[in-house]
Amino acid sequence: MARTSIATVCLSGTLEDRLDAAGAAGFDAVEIFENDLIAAASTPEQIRARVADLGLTISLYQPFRDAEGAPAERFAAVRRRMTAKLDLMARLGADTVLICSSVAPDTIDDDDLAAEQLRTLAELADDRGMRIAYEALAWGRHVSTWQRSWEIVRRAGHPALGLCLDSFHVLSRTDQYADIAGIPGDRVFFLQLADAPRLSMDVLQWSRHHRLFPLQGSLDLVGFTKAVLATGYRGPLSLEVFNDVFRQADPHRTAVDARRSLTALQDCLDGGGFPASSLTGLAFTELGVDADSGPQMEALLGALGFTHSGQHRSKPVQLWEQGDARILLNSGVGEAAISAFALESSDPEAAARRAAHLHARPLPRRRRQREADLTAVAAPDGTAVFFCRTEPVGEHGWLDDFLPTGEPRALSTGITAIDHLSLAQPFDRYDEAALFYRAVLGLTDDEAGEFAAPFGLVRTLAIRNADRSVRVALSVPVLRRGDWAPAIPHPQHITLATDDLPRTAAALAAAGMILPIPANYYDDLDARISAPAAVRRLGVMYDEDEHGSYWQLFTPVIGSRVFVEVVQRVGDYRGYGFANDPVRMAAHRQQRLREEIKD
Ligand SMILES: O=C(O)c1ccc(O)c(O)c1
Ligand SMILES: [Mg+2]
Repeated sequence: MARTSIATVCLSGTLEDRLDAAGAAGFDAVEIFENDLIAAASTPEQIRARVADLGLTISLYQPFRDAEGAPAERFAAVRRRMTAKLDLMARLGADTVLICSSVAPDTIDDDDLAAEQLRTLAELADDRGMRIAYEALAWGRHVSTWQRSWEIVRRAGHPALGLCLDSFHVLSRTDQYADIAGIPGDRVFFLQLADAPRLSMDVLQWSRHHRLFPLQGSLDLVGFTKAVLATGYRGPLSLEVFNDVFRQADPHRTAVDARRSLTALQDCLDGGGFPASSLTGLAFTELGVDADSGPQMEALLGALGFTHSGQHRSKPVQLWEQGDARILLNSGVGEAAISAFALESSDPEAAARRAAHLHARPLPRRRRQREADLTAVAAPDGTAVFFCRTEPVGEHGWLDDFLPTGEPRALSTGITAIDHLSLAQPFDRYDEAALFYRAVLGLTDDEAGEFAAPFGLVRTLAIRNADRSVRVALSVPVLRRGDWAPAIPHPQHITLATDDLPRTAAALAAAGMILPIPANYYDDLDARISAPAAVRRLGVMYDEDEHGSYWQLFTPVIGSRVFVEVVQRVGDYRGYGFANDPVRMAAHRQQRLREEIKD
């Protein structure tokens, strides 16, 4: 396993806070960012001691700017500055400094001059047993590609001068990175890793605000890292992520997220992709209910044709069932929201081991005698995720934790299973969540979207297992919530699958539990596609793709945090009806306003 390293710029707080967080998360090394050091109260010797106490080493000191291609007068000052920084590094116990390619307007466009000047600086470093890693910034004045930085390093021909390869600078500009594998490994001094979402914007802004940890974005970190390792490079894998959210977040939490990304990346390097998921379905979903929302949720489930079939042996938890859809109502955990879900796995112990290996936060087990031993970890938003087998009653599975109520089976309204869960994510946890669902649970991206909701732009990402028996739709506001938006602008929801939507709709309508959809929606639908007449008649929303169609109906929000959607997939429709979300959100807003008037 390669050594792991993280740049202090990835984290927030004082330099000391950042070092502590990196150490606690189990990194081997840190890149010290110059600005963080300059602002630190500790002396370089104190920082060196703290780094050692934390079990860390300093992998890199950076950045050193505007060095190569300088006019002669300015180069004298560059030499002076480098001498001072090398002396500082000696005090810190750092042996490699990063020079990033010049952006200064007076930089001379001449590879031989750049090589000669870098050789001069490398001699200064070499005198102290130190080395220089040269990095092409994607926005460098003249040197902005890895090919050109390599050409200059090659021409300089000094053993104390090598390359720094940074995945962001390479992959933000080109998919042509395969030739990196041909660079001799001893000429690559450092490897920096950052992912990012694909955005079409100025590359400097993209880099300084939107970098992500590996596997949180959409750059090919696996392919890139493989190419660099193919050179024979054996230095650390070092994270260098400039991100507006991480700069404001608890550094300890960010450091664990960062560490998880490197473990996951290493797994992908070893295996050629994420290890296959053992998940085979959704065993149950648990909603937290209180004195108000509990009876409302019971009434809704009753109207939908669920049976209250079991009562937990030791906890205030009801089991409601219809077909393979199982919903637990837990009145011991607070207001209505999705508090937990359980994933069925062909090997729950292996799924739990994988989660622990990827630094997922384990949740304490509160098991009584004779109760099933379910392992749970916390998803980034705090939702408990269980791994289990659903054994038939009497086989010591989780179902045996529930005593039968003896209530007769209700008449089915066509509900067959839980189709998917829609989990609104806290703004500050979204990227962490994407990595959690991909790496810890082994799910793959399905469909991504962005739309204008009543309280701001919302981004969605649906993710699933191979046979679509586990599907989760994550959503997140594009900006942090403003003052005007309600406290919970985007409730979570459970989407149930029905094989008889008209029957489910009739049952919900009889109970007065269907969310009304505005006529404008149907007029637009008619104008765009010739949707079946039943869509308007039933008051449902509709979508279609090349495989089939999707019929959706919604309940009002129960309490303030959760509602239920019922869908019928006709043919082999693959999507989630994201295009309908803004209209549905506005309809929920209308419903709340009507209720406020009633109150
Ligand atoms: O944004 C920058 O200036 C900057 C500095 C140093 C780096 O290693 C880098 O990748 C970017
Ligand atoms: Mg870099």
